[in-house]
Amino acid sequence: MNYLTAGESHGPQLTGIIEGLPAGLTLDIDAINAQLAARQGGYGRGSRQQIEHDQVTIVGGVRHKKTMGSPIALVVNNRDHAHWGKIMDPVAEETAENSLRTVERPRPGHADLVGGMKYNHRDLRNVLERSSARETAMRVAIGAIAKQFLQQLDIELVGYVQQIGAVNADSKAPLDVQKINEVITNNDLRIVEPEKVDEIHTLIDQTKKDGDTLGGIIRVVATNVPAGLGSYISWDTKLDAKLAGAVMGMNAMKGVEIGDGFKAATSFGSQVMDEIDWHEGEGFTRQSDHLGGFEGGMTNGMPIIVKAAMKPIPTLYKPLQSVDVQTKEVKKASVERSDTTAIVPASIVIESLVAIELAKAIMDTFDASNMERLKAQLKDYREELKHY
Ligand SMILES: Cc1cc2nc3c(=O)[nH]c(=O)nc-3n(C[C@H](O)[C@H](O)[C@H](O)COP(=O)(O)O)c2cc1C
Ligand SMILES: C=C(O[C@@H]1CC(C(=O)O)=C[C@@H](OP(=O)(O)O)[C@H]1O)C(=O)O
Repeated sequence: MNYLTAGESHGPQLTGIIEGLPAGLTLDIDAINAQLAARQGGYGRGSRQQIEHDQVTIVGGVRHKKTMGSPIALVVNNRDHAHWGKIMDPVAEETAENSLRTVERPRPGHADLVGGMKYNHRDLRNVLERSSARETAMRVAIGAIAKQFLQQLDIELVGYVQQIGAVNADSKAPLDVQKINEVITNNDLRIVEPEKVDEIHTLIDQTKKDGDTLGGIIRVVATNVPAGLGSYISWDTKLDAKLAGAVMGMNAMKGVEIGDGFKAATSFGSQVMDEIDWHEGEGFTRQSDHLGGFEGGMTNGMPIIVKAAMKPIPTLYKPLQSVDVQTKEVKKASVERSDTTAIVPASIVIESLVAIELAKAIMDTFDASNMERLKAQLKDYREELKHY
């Protein structure tokens, strides 16, 4: 399976094409829209989300809610385009009127300056528009389909917020996807310790007043993933590497950990390796999951644990120093309407990206032409492993 997205933040729409999904996968459109709505939510978002009401439109590859094996084409409209019609018109000639709202004072931490230097754009809006995380709405729509594919194979996963700024709200780091879901859907921070909500709201409110921004840490747990996805044979077949790549491919990510991650480096081997058990009828299991479900680049049957570190949002309402790309004068950086923190939507995006990589790994391992055949193969494979 592969996918491609196109579209700018204030352009007419986001477009996505997925190829390689099996025929016969039943899609729940409401569930895709629920994921899109979840990505729009979260405390600390800017006013853009009051304009958008993201809904997917499927324009290819699906008939009567079932995939046909052909490429799937998706659209999510940008309602805000109504306010940017002239400035973001794909085909009108450039005029003084429709090139208003140029960006010339690059924001430190955003793609503005280097994007301008690389592509020789003098109006950095040409960079801002595509580097904006608006594009992640389409990745979430695609990830929602991958998530449904996994659910139909009895694999569950969830992404949630472990830490915002310096406040940790995940002292127990649970592994039960259903229980995590029950708690996080009841608060606007997607945290598992709701008693921390007030403290974090106060932190976000104060940060906003200060014209500053926040990052945080996201944790994804995936359960009932069969052992043996990915391979130790070559570096580019290792599934943990692909997961890390997908997470780093997301806007504002600065670190990825699998399992105990960096903490493992400061522990003794006896504290990190997951000791092996065997039970009649169940096969091999582990006593712990420090390695986050991976050995040798392969899933080992334990829950997959991926953590992502998100840097604070680069656009500051109290802007940092920049230099005008036209005049070379020292100026304050541009300010575009912006989020104070986007850790909550980011948790949905990271969940989606992990879902996509796991779905891909399954499609690479088994014949993925038809969903029923794939289900039968996976069932046989799970059975075979129990008797290894
Ligand atoms: C869901 C989400 C929302 C974001 N919102 C904003 C925002 O409102 N303002 C901003 O400056 N950056 C925002 N970012 C971060 C930028 O998109 C990101 O920092 C930028 O594309 C530069 O890429 P890099 O941080 O990966 O180097 C957001 C990121 C995500 C994931
Ligand atoms: C539009 C979204 O996020 C945007 C991501 C973003 C950025 O620089 O990444 C900047 C802001 O864009 P705008 O100034 O157009 O409001 C965010 O709102 C979204 O998540 O749907």
